[in-house]
Amino acid sequence: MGILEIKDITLRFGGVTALNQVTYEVKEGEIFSLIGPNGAGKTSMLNCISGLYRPTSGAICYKGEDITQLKPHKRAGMGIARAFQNIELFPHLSVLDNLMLGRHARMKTGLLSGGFYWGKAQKEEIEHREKVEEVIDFLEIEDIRNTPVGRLSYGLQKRVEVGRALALEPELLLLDEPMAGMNSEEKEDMARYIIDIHAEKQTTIILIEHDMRVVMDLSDHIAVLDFGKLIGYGTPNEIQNNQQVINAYLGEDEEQVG
Ligand SMILES: Nc1ncnc2c1ncn2[C@@H]1O[C@H](COP(=O)(O)OP(=O)(O)OP(=O)(O)O)[C@@H](O)[C@H]1O
Repeated sequence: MGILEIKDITLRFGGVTALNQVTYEVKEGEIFSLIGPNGAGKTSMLNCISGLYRPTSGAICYKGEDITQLKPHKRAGMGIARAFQNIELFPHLSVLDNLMLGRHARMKTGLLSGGFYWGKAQKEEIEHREKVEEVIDFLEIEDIRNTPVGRLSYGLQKRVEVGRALALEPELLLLDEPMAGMNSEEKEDMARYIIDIHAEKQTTIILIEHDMRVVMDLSDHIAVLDFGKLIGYGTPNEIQNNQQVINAYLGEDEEQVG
């Protein structure tokens, strides 16, 4: 049984079928990539997994539990964290504060109850800060910890966006095009962080990425979507030799694959 089971998911928006009877599973501890042409349904699939979208039909099971009807914050509390394609940080807040907010779903003492149970809240706050400091060390962003996020370069903002998701200590990390818009040096750094997150924390990772070199190097398994349908599933080697996938997607940027 996989850590995540996608069972016959269909998602419709009016006349548009964004996902059409998609079934696959993600194994615990693997790096799993979702690929496919623009508009194929990749982000919609992540939205269904994180709870932002409710599928029209089908079910999503996480660690054997049906989470299809659960709200996003419940799923976050269960260890599912998401880094967004379009950065979802608070630009006026510091890196540290953004990461603390990212940890919110793990916090037991709310802001209000904190006032009543000051001792407990303070202890919890210290623990959360320690976890966030670990993320800051891990992503090598110590020197910008107090900088408002809006003042950082795009590449650094993308790194902080991943940090915000990591602050949750996820068991399942959803990364939506974490390298989009980056220069080659920043991309290399991001690939290294993804490999390190996976190796050091055994985090299961679902990655959406258009750079096929990155996808083929990093992934244990790949699922290919086209017009909302799953047209391929397998190891990088199987996917590169899948004629339907080559016709629909890989053929168009073959030079990136080798
Ligand atoms: N909230 C929405 N309302 C209406 N249509 C939507 C919505 N979200 C996605 N869609 C449609 O669903 C289809 C799949 O879009 P989606 O963004 O999931 O594709 P994608 O594979 O992530 O594309 P890209 O690589 O360009 O990010 C598209 O036709 C899109 O217009």
